[in-house]
Amino acid sequence: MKAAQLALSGVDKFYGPVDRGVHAVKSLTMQLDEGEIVALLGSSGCGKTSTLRMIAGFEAVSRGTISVAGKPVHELPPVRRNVAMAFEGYSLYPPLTVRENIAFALKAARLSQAEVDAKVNEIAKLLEIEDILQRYPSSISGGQQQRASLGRALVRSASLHLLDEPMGQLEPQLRAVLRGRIKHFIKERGLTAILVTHDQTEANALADRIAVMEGGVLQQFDTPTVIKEKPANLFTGTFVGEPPMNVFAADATLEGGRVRLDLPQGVSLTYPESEFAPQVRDRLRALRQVVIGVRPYAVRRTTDGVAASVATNQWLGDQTHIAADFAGGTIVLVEHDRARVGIGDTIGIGIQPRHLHIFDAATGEAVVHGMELA
Ligand SMILES: Nc1ncnc2c1ncn2[C@@H]1O[C@H](COP(=O)(O)OP(=O)(O)OP(=O)(O)O)[C@@H](O)[C@H]1O
Repeated sequence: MKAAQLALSGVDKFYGPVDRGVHAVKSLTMQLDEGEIVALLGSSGCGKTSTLRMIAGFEAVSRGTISVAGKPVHELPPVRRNVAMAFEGYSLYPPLTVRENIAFALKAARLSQAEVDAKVNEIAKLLEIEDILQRYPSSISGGQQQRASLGRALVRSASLHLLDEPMGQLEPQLRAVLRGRIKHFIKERGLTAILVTHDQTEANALADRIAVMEGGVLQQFDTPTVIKEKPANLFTGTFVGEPPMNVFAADATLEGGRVRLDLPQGVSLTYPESEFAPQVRDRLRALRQVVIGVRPYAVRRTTDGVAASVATNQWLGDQTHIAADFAGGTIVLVEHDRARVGIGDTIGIGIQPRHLHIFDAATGEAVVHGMELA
């Protein structure tokens, strides 16, 4: 079997003494194939940057191993890992122009001047920084510095490219354009890349697979589609997706040929038992205490649905977001057309079983997606 391009095995990071300091990354095991783009996605402080810096060699690994292109690197200094990194804080060399910054590693790799020029010009065009190549880092904006840093990392030939919040400083329009170009650039050259981001749109657009992290723990590592359609647990389910998944505690019972989900404040959702696979019914019977989740775009207004009182109705130019008081909380619905409902109106909420996600209330682990076992 081909070795992974990057393999982390049981990696822990403690800031301060092992087992007593801040436990930033917990027993992280993951592998990237050659040519793959992976996004580390998570909220602030979840351990993304610590992970990236351990791979690059700027932070020591407290426990575990890291291999790049089949070779253990976790005890090597950064320069010997053959890893190119674009830093969130840019870290351009101040005495060098943008052109010289981008060209630096290429010259060190003894490429001819013509090759260096061609590569620098190509990446500068892609990142729209051609007009600032002669300027010094101190005289350009944060967004321009960020693109220069990204260019410097992308032009290098390396076993692995690490991109830390590579477009955090750019305005949305430019970000959207660059995302597509950068992905094309990486794919065309077969580079292997990890990017750190807290922006799920960026992760979805760029990555082949997304590693969702929380509290230093890898929650799920899969394609954007699987993560959206089959979240492994309540954290991933509610973290990924915009607006977030609606969730409600529920008591599941099966009687009289029906599956009944009792939500707070006397709200009940009932479905014919036959809608669910037999294994799902067995699991629900055994669990009873669950959390149900439904994505806002899957909630429907129906005349025979459960009554809910409209709290807000916002038209966002291309879709409507309705929030309604439901089961002691709020349920959010997304509709594509402008909805003519006012605050205080009663609407009927319909949730089809194929759109239900059911989680174990005790552990948060997913139990059911649609009508099948998770
Ligand atoms: N040098 C340090 N000393 C002590 N604790 C640190 C240090 N660097 C990071 N931490 C802690 O480790 C945890 C993970 O931080 P890390 O920077 O890896 O998270 P992150 O997901 O990249 O966050 P962000 O998106 O805000 O950059 C946090 O609790 C953070 O406070």
